[in-house]
Amino acid sequence: MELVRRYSQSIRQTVFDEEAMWLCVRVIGAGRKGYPPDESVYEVDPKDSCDFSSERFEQLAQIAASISSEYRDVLSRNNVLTFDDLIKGAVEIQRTIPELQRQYEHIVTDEYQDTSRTQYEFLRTRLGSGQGLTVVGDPDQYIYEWAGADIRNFERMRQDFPDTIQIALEKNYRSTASILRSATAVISQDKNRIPKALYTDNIDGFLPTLSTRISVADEASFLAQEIERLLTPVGGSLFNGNDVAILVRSRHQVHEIVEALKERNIPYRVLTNRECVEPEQIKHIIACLRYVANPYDANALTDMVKFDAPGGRSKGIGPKTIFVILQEAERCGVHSLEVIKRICNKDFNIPRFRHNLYPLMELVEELHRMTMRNIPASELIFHLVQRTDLVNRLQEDDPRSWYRHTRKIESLVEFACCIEDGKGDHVIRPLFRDNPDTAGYPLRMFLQVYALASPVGSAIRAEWSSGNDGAPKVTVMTSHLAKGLEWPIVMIPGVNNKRFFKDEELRRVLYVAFTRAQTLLFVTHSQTQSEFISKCPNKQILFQDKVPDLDDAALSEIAQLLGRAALGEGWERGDEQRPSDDHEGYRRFTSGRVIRNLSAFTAENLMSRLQSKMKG
Ligand SMILES: Nc1ncnc2c1ncn2[C@@H]1O[C@H](COP(=O)(O)OP(=O)(O)OP(=O)(O)O)[C@@H](O)[C@H]1O
Repeated sequence: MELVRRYSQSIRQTVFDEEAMWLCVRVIGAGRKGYPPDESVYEVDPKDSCDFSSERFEQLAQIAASISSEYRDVLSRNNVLTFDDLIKGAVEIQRTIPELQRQYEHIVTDEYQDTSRTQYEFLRTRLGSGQGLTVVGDPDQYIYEWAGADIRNFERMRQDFPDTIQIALEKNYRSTASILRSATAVISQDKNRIPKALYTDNIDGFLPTLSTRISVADEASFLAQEIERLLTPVGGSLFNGNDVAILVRSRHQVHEIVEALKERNIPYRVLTNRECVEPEQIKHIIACLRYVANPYDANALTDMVKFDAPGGRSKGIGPKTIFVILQEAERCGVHSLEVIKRICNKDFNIPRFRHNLYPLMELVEELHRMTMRNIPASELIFHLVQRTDLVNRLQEDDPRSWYRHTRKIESLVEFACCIEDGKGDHVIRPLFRDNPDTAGYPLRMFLQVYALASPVGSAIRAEWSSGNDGAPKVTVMTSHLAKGLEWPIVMIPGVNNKRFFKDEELRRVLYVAFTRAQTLLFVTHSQTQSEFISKCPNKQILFQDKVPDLDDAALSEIAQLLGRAALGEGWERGDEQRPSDDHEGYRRFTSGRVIRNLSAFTAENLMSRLQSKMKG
């Protein structure tokens, strides 16, 4: 981004992520004849799409083509780049500016199997010599070919840098041996796969449960029932909702699952997008700062009001209001804050909106004025927390675990202070060529470093959940999004031939889903079982059709694998929560201090602590 900002002839204002792009497309599409109000229509998997007539497809394709061209226009009119544009632009800039080539001696890349050809070019041209390039990747997890990933990058690297040393990381520390065996049985049927001898020293554990149900709803209900059993009383002391993930192949499976969870009052969250689990208060703060830095950032505005309207408890700013504001901004060719101001200044006569938007406008303007005076980000955060009465509201809303969230706020302030103190400057600063003399630099710097440094900066968005009460929740998400993550208990519904058939990429998706599980794995299907499972050699000794019988010995073994206290070490079967959870005396501050006395942890002293952090 910085390369493009600095060297591109036209200075670009902002970068759209997936959600902002989607919103933009919706704004453009709204009002068009034939534009489907149900956005999911565009996400229909072609293999599932037999419900659409060919005429309807034709019509949708035409609408998509015209939206697409208008979309490109909107992007260029507003100086917006997409992520793809950024990469292409950066490669192009590097090609034309020699001093940018071969700039780094060492580059380390994770998830290398997900890189596109352009990304590889980007890496290659930035390197002094091939010796400095280290990549980590798993060809068995190559599941983003449809999004441009190119597995031939492994070969390209070997050709471009003939001295490349290849090291196989074959030891698995994550899963039980039984889970690893079943995952290997699935993936090793891929005849073109680069062979790997995966092994683990972990316990054997339970065979994954493979259950045939009569319908999709029955699959969901079976899994919900099993979750209920595992969370209480069977494994209730060891597991909570956060330990369970239900990984689906497509979002269309979510509905049945959510219904089944609701029926049993099991708290859940459905995660979509690339953003990752991050406390809502932090999302809110970051979104607010992003919006202050760039009022063109539609995504930031959406996030800001999604998590909590700033300026107190001003309710009533929902997606519809935002939608109208963005549409108006697009129509007038101004940013959304300008529209908000016009509404608040009565240029647009929408009294209901005015009332709700006024506190938001005031706060953003206040922060913007501070930003223009180059007030550091830590102080902006402090001001925001104070001004929105965030800590007190957290305490009221979530008396049981509000302190956990406030600690995250402290960490955020600490992080901002680190940047302001210049810690790690030698690494960070060369990456940013933003002019330090222009107004607003400290905030821009903070936001850019935050996005790069923190996995939560670009991390999974809680699209909707059963409540914002901080209670542990079962996660429902797609296997694609689950890549890189892990849970003690993983459930994979819909493993039938319709969703997982001969395509090798789908086999790898299933492999990714299997390998997210640490200790217990459940696989269900209601139509013909996927061939990826039915053709596993020795299937009968890889899976069981029963659910695991978690006796004390089994629970102790599992606890050990998960690094949790074993039975008898501070908790008993039936305890509400394990002691390693977020209880008094167990959680560490990022600073390394352990807070033992939570009674001393109050809203007042949090504010003074934040202040002393900023002074220190
Ligand atoms: N040397 C080790 N000793 C103990 N545990 C380890 C070790 N290396 C990794 N682990 C644990 O194994 C799990 C998986 O590790 P990690 O996420 O680094 O693997 P990965 O190869 O990136 O996995 P994937 O790509 O499948 O997501 C983590 O829980 C991690 O803490």
